[in-house]
Amino acid sequence: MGKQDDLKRAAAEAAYEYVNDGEYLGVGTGSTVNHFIDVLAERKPYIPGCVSSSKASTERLRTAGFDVIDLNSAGELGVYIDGADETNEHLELIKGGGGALTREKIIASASRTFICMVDGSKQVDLLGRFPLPVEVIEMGRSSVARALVKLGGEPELRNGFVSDNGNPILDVYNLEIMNPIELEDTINAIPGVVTVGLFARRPADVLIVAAEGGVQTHKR
Ligand SMILES: O=C(CO)[C@H](O)[C@H](O)COP(=O)(O)O
Repeated sequence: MGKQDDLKRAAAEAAYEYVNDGEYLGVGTGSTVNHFIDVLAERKPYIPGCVSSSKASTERLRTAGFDVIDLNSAGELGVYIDGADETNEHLELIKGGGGALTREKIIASASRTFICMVDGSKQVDLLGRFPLPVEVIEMGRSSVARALVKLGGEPELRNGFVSDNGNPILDVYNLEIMNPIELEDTINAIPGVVTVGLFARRPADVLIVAAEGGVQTHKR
């Protein structure tokens, strides 16, 4: 394992402390979450069902021996554990580098506690260095892109990619996100937008940051 992987694994181990035996668990998507699923597989807590944010995580969870259930059957979740692409000091996030942003936002909003795991490289003062993912309806791809240009961004179609919901994603470069809540609302209001990968209205509740010096936990 490389250094980055060691940090992701350390963050995943710290996140495991929030898993409640006997409770449904929300599980996100990405390489950090893959480490978290490995930790689950090793420690084998009793989880009656996981709600997963992607086909990839569903497959990995099932292979590890966990049941994956529909969010509609699970109802409100206690804990949701996921990674992020960028985070600021208010625990606001950019997510969607793995393309699972819509399901991630739904699960985060249906969960009492959202635990986010990152390595230190993802902490920024101002969100927007990472291109902001926007999932769109195919028919509105160009009109949404023009609206995003008017907001000062440079949208690029994620080539050869469709989300698990069958939609394309625009990655928006060069946005300086001074007011994440305002921008989240503005982009969500563009006709054709399914979800913007800004998690400001629903930030993380707990942020676990693994860096060279150790693991730190921040709470809102
Ligand atoms: O939002 C996500 C997927 O849609 C991921 O949480 C995000 O991309 C971070 O991934 P990784 O843990 O691989 O760095």
